[in-house]
Amino acid sequence: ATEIQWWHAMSGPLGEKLEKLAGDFNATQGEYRIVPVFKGTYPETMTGAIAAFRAKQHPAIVQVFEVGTATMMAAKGAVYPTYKLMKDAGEPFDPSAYLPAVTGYYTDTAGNMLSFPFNSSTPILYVNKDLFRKAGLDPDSPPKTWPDMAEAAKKLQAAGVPCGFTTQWPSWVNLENLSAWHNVAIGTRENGLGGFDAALTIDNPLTAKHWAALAEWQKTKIYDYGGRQAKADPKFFSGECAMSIGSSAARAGILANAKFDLGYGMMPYWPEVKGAPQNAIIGGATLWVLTGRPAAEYAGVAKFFTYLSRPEVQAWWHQNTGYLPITKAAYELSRAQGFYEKNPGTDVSIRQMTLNPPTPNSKGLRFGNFVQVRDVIEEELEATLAGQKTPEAALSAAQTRGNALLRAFEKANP
Ligand SMILES: O=P(O)(O)OC[C@H](O)CO
Repeated sequence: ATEIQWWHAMSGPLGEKLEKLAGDFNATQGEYRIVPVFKGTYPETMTGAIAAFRAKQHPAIVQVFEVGTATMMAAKGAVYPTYKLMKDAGEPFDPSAYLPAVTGYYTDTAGNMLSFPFNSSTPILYVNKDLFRKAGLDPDSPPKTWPDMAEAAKKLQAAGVPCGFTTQWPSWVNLENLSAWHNVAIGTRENGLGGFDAALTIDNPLTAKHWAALAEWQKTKIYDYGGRQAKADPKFFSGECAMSIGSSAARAGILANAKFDLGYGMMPYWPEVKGAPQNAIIGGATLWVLTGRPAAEYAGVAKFFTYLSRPEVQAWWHQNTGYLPITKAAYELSRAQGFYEKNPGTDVSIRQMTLNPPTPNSKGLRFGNFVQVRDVIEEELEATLAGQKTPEAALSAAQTRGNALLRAFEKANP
């Protein structure tokens, strides 16, 4: 069989589920064999694939997180666009089968889908219901607003819980989704979706207010910072923090690692902001096909993508990971199967995405060099939480440093 390498960044239970998808596809036919290769974190997988491409040692398929989208789109000669791959291979592919919130992210200005939607997520609130009961809080009504979060945290702490809440993916949760959720722009040109000449507008009162609250709460561990990416997970798994805001796909890891009754809620919002909550934006990753592999591999990749598009495969992946059902058919199937009734709260991610029709501020984002921009934002947030900078100074610095990265990208990709 023709072997096709699939580089990915899924570890733990998510990695096991991904391997099952590959194995199941391989079992359906004998011509192609998908070989998943774990390459580390999202940034590591992406930089690894770029370096491998230069050395002509790259795989046919690489999983790239949403912040790498602009970089991949700009790498024109290196990418075999998904819409073209499917057409060349004569495989059926209907972009309108996918949720608009997903396709919008990965479609070029001509309306062509450049990568294959695979694992889209959105941040949600997780609560440890056992600790809520212990603190005399209603485990079935998670906090709705940020002031509610602080109140609940204080009650939890009075009952002996060390920390109220933590967050995964600090910039994604506390800046990118925060802004969409409150219908506030983080950049010009519709958050960069309109062109690489966009500028960041993250130095704004909403984010300053939110970061100031986090810094204040950090002092007493109402909020406790747990690091970048998913590094905060152990604080929630162990019961040190009673709540966490993280990817909807954190569910797989929580269910596998934590021994408590798990509840779900929407992301909190600031009640004084009119129109909030608006709608959430996606994260997670898509599959990019790289050029320069033997032709036979691409025929196999197209067949694999067709397999991954099947409603039952999509529904299985969604139900077992917490990633969004990215096709309408997968959502309908999950509903018909009674999945949401049997697992109350697992539809929070979908409800957040569809809460209101997206505005130019809440469709998503696409900025050049955003992997590096996110590092800058998180560095500045960390300085705020450590009390070294005011939120205003940190956001102003993040905006200036971030815009320099955006301009460098624009110059390199005219
Ligand atoms: O943990 P994931 O896969 O849902 O991804 C979260 C963030 O969007 C990564 O940028």
